[in-house]
Amino acid sequence: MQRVKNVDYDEDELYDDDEEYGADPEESYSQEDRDNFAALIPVVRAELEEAGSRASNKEIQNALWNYYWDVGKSDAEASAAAADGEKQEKPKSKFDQAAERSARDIADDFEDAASMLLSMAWFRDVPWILPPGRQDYLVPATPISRPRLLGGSSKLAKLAEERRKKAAAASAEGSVANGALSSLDRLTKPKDFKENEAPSAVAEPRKYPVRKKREPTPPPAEESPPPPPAEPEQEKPDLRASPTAFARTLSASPNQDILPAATTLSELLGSGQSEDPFQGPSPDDTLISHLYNTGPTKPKQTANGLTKKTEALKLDSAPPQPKLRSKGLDVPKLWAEEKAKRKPSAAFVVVGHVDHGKSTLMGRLLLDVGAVSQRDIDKYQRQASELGKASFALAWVMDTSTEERERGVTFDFAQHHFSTPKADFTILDAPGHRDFVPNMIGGASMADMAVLVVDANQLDSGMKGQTREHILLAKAVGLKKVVVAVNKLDAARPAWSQQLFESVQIDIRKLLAESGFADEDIKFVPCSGLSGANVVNQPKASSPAAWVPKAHFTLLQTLERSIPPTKPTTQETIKQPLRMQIIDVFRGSVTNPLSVAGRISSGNVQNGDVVTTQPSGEKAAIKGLEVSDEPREFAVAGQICTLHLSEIEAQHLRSGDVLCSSQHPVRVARGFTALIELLDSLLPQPVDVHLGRLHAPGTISQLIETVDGRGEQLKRRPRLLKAGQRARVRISFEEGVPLAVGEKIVVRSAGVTAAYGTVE
Ligand SMILES: Nc1nc2c(ncn2[C@@H]2O[C@H](COP(=O)(O)OP(=O)(O)OP(=O)(O)O)[C@@H](O)[C@H]2O)c(=O)[nH]1
Repeated sequence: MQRVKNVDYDEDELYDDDEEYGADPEESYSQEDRDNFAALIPVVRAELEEAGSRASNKEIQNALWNYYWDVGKSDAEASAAAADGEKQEKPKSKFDQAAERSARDIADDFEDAASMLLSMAWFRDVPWILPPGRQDYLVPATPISRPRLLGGSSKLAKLAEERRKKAAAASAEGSVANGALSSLDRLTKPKDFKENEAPSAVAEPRKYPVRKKREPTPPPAEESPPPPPAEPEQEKPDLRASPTAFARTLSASPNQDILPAATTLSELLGSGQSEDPFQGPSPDDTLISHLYNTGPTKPKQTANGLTKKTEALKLDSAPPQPKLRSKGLDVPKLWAEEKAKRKPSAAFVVVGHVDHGKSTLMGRLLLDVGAVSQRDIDKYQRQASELGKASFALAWVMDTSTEERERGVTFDFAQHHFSTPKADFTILDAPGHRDFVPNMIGGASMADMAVLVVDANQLDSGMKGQTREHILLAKAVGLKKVVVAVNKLDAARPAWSQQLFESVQIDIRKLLAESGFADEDIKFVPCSGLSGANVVNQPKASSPAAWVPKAHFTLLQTLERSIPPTKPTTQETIKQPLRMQIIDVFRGSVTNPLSVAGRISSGNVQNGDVVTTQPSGEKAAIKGLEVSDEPREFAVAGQICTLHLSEIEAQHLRSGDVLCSSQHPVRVARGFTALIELLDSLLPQPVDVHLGRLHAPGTISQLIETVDGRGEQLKRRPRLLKAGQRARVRISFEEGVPLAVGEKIVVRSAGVTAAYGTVE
């Protein structure tokens, strides 16, 4: 509408030939005109017939009239009119032209809106809130600009283009080659694509967000047990989490059902478009208020304390009776006794800019230590080649979801365990793309140390992008040790340039020092994930990398030497009340229908225990537990484990919630004071607060003071906090959040990390 109004025209130009509009032209011809028609129509007809064209008298008459008796032009005009078989249209007024333009614009807008909704659908799996500043990346202006969906990655642009070509080729053959119902497909699918079409073997439609599912190597066909009888399809409860590696270990089938996200962008924003897009709350507001309002049932606070008493009664009410009774093991004692048998262990998060080779390097590490078979890699190689992504075969060990594989981009962190004769490791492979930073924070918060992967040939892109941000976030979540894998040296010019390695080392060391990492905690490893040189095996003496073994350990040796020493407090921590943030909630198997995964931060847990989840306050029984994919009797602080639960409904559990001791439940707070380090300016303003996997919208409600390095006050009640300052602030939430003193937090605003600090 607006565009029609803005068209500039004069009133008297609305109709060019207004006075003639609707009049019968026959009546307005003079005798002279009629004589001219009588003389010239036969001439034009003869010329037309000579040229093999036919036209009616009326068409010839109109042409002669329009061209002022010019026989040549009239020939062409009448011939064209005859060929079209259409009546000559009256010239359009500017009003009509404007209306047509407007109709076209509206159609375009409609197409844009449809494209926007499709793009929302594409990201419906994303389990965290999309920061307002990033949402424009999710809303392509036209379908052609879809590669912007992931922040303008050229890789995605290329993929989308290839995908379009592939879809067109497939449709020409009368079938859709790739039946995946991924959102990208939905955006690019040919018109005749059928939503319910059976999927191909390579890419399967996904009903629910798939986080990380390891695909167990299928046994040979003849040995396959008969498939279990199909369970009746049930409505899946809404949850924001989906499985990681833990889920895979519990599932009999790699295609297990996974609980859907409770909050999807498209659900929140709705499928309809309001007539006035500015009427009512903005999509961001809707999203945030939904997150506030649809969480699990939380104890309501009332002034008279009635609810508190009710809650107290509830806590005292009879706990669920686990089918499996606790053996009452003295876990701290058993743990201390097993000490001599245990190898050193560590979980490391793999961070770095997108495409710098994190997943490939981890795939190579797992292959060369024997945690993944060559047969699996060969299978991935074949499948990846079919998708035109052969170079990603090793990355597929970590990137297990269909969409990650199709796009060649990691979305969420993946876990994998492996052991060497010297140590046990858990890999937490984080996504490098900036849109998935919240998932990177979730992974990093479970780690003991970081492996920073840097593409030696693309240092600048990383310095401007997530290399820098991931270093800061690793520091923010409290990691001290960093192994820097200077990767892709095989692709350097010249290959394995020692000079290039050293210049990268200088720049990264400087960046790490600026971020507060001590020099003795930083180790550099020159390597190539793709070729495998210096990952587990040293490069050959005859290769251009022959200089490497003389001065550097392999990546594996460096990891083994970097395991942080066990803290002397660990034994004490094990005796404290249980606390474990839930990283994932998932449907395990028929025997374990509801499981959660996470890292125990304090205390211990054993089979048969009854625990409380916060903020729901619901109780659950532990019917089984696993550590490093192995069933165990108990798990202790520091271990990443899977707990199989009973006596609780799935809707009371979300990733980011806390599982804790029923006697000493974790406090649920609606506000807290934090000591923060500023990376960007902050005012009292709305922010996103990250506590490990938990991501809650909050508000900086008060700037209490700025402090110096020793924590002493510099200025009371500042109006603004600037980058580089240290400050004490009050942060509030509209709903209660499970919190503990000393927890690390990351504060982000508009998709940018603005501060990090500690809960006081
Ligand atoms: N030449 C060369 N290419 C590599 C190497 N490592 C990875 N690549 C290629 O780099 C591309 C990206 O690799 P990924 O492992 O997916 O990168 P990533 O850092 O995990 O990417 P995200 O997880 O999406 O952030 C793939 O095409 C790999 O084949 C290497 O050592 N040498």
